[in-house]
Amino acid sequence: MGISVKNISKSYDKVMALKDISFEVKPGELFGLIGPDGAGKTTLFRILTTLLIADKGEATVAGYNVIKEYKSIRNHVGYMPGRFSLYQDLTVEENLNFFATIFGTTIQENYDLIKEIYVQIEPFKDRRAGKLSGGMKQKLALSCALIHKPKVLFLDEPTTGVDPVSRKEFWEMLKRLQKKGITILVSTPYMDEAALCDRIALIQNGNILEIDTPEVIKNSFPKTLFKVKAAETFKLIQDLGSYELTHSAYPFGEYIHFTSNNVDFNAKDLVQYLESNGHTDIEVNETAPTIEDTFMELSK
Ligand SMILES: Nc1ncnc2c1ncn2[C@@H]1O[C@H](COP(=O)(O)OP(=O)(O)OP(=O)(O)O)[C@@H](O)[C@H]1O
Repeated sequence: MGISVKNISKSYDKVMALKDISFEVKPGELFGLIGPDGAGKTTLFRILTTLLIADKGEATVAGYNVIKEYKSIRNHVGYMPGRFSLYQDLTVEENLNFFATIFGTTIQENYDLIKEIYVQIEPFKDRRAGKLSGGMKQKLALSCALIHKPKVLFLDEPTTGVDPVSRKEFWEMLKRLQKKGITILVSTPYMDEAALCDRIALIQNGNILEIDTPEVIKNSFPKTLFKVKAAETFKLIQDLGSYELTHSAYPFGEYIHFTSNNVDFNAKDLVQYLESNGHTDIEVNETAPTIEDTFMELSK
């Protein structure tokens, strides 16, 4: 009852959006597709929700084949696309009623499933969707995707453009939906959200770079990682870029994350190099890799 993707490829003219992608999502799993804009996430969602046909490969959702049994899939999945999922000129209640009617159900019939989310926007039920805040739009879109009690839920970048508090609440909500037995495939460009999934696939340029639990992916980082800071950040990036012992150097918050191509490298070597290049207020410390670091390493 999960999702199975086997050797799926899809091109748009010259752009190969998905290149021979394969993975499985187990029933009841919260699975994340993590990757930057243009990685191919939306294309994959559209194939799995039967809105687009792949050039090659096979996929099933909740046990149904995306081509032969597309009607069953449409009845059993909920899809919250990244954009344009709500009717801006309809009110909150009208949007929800509309989606319920399409699926031959009513708000009352499945109210239990959406109650927790919907009570937060119910005070605004007569407001047009176009006039809601980002966080409220997101809650309405999720309610609409859930109103027919789907077995599998597809959420394409549900937290993009949403404030940090609403993002946190949203993920807590996903965890509760998962406990009700719903399989969830969610995409996000935010690496911190990746840590909240059971398993993740890192995706870039239509390729899957890695699939595993967030913990294993973090721990698979192959090098000693240093966080580096100095008074002049721009010069620091340039000097690290041209250092012969640099394997990688990229901005990470207020620091530069650095790895060396020399296995015996230590922090003192780097401090010495930076001092000899006129840097001041130098900080070099070993740091634990994050999922983003693994992603950067794999996509090199
Ligand atoms: N209809 C289309 N025609 C031509 N190229 C397209 C079309 N849709 C997507 N692409 C291209 O396919 C690639 C994958 O796009 P896709 O939208 O699937 O990525 P994404 O990871 O969802 O990113 P985003 O968050 O920007 O939507 C990109 O290079 C994109 O420009």
